Parts: sequence; C-alpha cells; structure tokens
Amino acid sequence: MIPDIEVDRLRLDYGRSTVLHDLKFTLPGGRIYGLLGRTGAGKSSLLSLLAAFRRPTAGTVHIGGRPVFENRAVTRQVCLIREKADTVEGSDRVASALRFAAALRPHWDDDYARRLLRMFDVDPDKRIEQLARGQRAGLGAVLGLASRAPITIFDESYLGMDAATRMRFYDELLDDFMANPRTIIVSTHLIEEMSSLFEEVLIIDEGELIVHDETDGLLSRGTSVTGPEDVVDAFVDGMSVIGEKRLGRTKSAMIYGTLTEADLEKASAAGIELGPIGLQELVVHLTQRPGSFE
Ligand SMILES: Nc1ncnc2c1ncn2[C@@H]1O[C@H](COP(=O)(O)OP(=O)(O)OP(=O)(O)O)[C@@H](O)[C@H]1O
Repeated sequence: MIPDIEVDRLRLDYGRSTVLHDLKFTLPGGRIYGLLGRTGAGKSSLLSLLAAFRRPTAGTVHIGGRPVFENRAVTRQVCLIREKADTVEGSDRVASALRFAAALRPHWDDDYARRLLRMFDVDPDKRIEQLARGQRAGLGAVLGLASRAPITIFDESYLGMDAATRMRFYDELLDDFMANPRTIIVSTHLIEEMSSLFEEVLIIDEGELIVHDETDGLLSRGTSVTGPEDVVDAFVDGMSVIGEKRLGRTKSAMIYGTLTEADLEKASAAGIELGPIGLQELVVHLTQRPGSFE
C-alpha cells in the first residue's frame, strides 16, 4: 500500500519572510505529480518539507497518517533528489554513494542501479566531483529510481542532462513507475516535455497553491479564443481571461474556465475559433503577475 501525503496548514518562514502560506492538500499514493511554478515560488521549499529536510514553521506533513518530521521510519520511505547538495556532490566515489543509498533505502535495487549507471554513462569508479554535470544528473536519476522509495521526489535534478538523456530518463521513469508503482513528484520548468508524465499537477505561486488538479481536468479548462478583436472581446466579456495576443486585427484571448454548450454555439455562430492551450502556456498565464499581460 503506497502511503498518502497529507499537508495541512503548512507554513514556512525564512526569517521574516513567509515563503509558503498555509498549504493544504492531499496526494493519494501511487501517482505521478508535477509541481510547477515560477522561479522562487516555493517548490523546493515545499519538497524539502515533504522529505523532512526542514522543520515547518507551522502546520504538518503526514505520510501514511504519521508525521514526517523527525520520524526516521517515515523519512526512509521518502527519497528526495536535488540538483545540488547531499546526494550528487562531494569527493566520494560513485560506488560508495550507491553503497550508502543501499544501506539507507529499504527498497533499494542494486542490479537496477548498475544497469542505470550504464544507461546514464556514469562510471562507478569516478569521484562524484569528477563527473560532468550531466553525469551528476544521471547519478541523481540512478539514486532516485533505484531507491524504489514509496515516495520518490526529483527536484529539477535532471537540468544538467542533454535532451536525449532527459528523454531516456522520462521513459525510464515511466517504465519503472508502471513496474513498481509508487508516488513520484517531479518539480520542473521543462513543462512541455514532461507534461505527458503527470497525472496530477500542482501549481505554486508566491507560496500559495493556486491549482491542484488532474492534468486532463486542468487542460480542459484552458481555451484559446481567436477571431476579430471586437468579436473576441464581446465573447470573453465576463470570463476569466488569463492572457491575450494580438496579430493585426486578429486577437487571441486565453480563457480559464469551463465553456457551456451555449458558449460553444455562440462561438461557432460568431466565427470564433476555439483551441486548446498547452500546459506550459497555461502555467505561464496562470502565474503571470497582474499588469504583465502584453
Ligand atoms: N535557505 C533560504 N534562506 C532564505 N530564503 C530562502 C532560502 N531558500 C529559499 N529561499 C527563498 O524562498 C523563496 C522560495 O524559494 P524556493 O527555492 O523554494 O523556490 P522554487 O520555486 O524552488 O524556485 P526555483 O524554481 O528557482 O528552483 C525564494 O524567494 C527564495 O529566495
């Protein structure tokens, strides 16, 4: 049974500034979650609380009904891989990092780890500090995937990989998730290329959780409305407009919400073109500061 993660009134302050504001959500076990948001939104801070790397200022994180902070039995189930710090830095040899992970992780699969090292072109005899950035990112992928931790978290740890290696990582992540179901949380700015992995999406903006939804549900609420400017303006009047683009006298408005049958008929009668919005564009518009529309 893969444990649920329950976050309740979670707050984190760094000194006088609050970076996470009373977050409340539940992540049922056994899904792949995408954690998205602008730089500085609070994603890494949140992930460090989920993995008990930090103590919350207020509120709680429970995993499988048990508090995570200072609870070794729970934290052993959570593997957080970050681009920097702990796992993928230092003067140890790769092989000794693997031995350490094996001792720490109850579900560690050493044969799988060795296979992944070859896949990501990481030499086990090298010191971690001697690895190229992409190889260090590969080592992060190895440590995360082979941990088989019930809750495995990748915090932008694949940024150093080249495009071909990232694709291999995504394929491997999905294959291993299917074969060994667990909860995987991925924070990323590479939204477009990773969006097909996510079953649910969480969007953090300035420390607030502004969206938590199934990916399909979220995408179904974004629509681009294109046509002559005055016709588009009349159509979107009263709707939640999250972005606008103009090309000559043609205008495209991005709306967020569910269109009714009557809206669809109205659009068709007015000669307006309706289209989907990709996840990346949706996230960009939902997290755009007021006044920053073009
Ligand atoms: N150790 C720290 N001490 C003080 N402030 C911090 C610390 N770590 C992060 N912050 C601040 O907290 C806010 C959230 O940072 P965080 O790293 O969680 O954002 P993020 O969404 O992960 O950003 P990115 O996408 O760039 O990685 C930022 O304003 C950041 O400057």
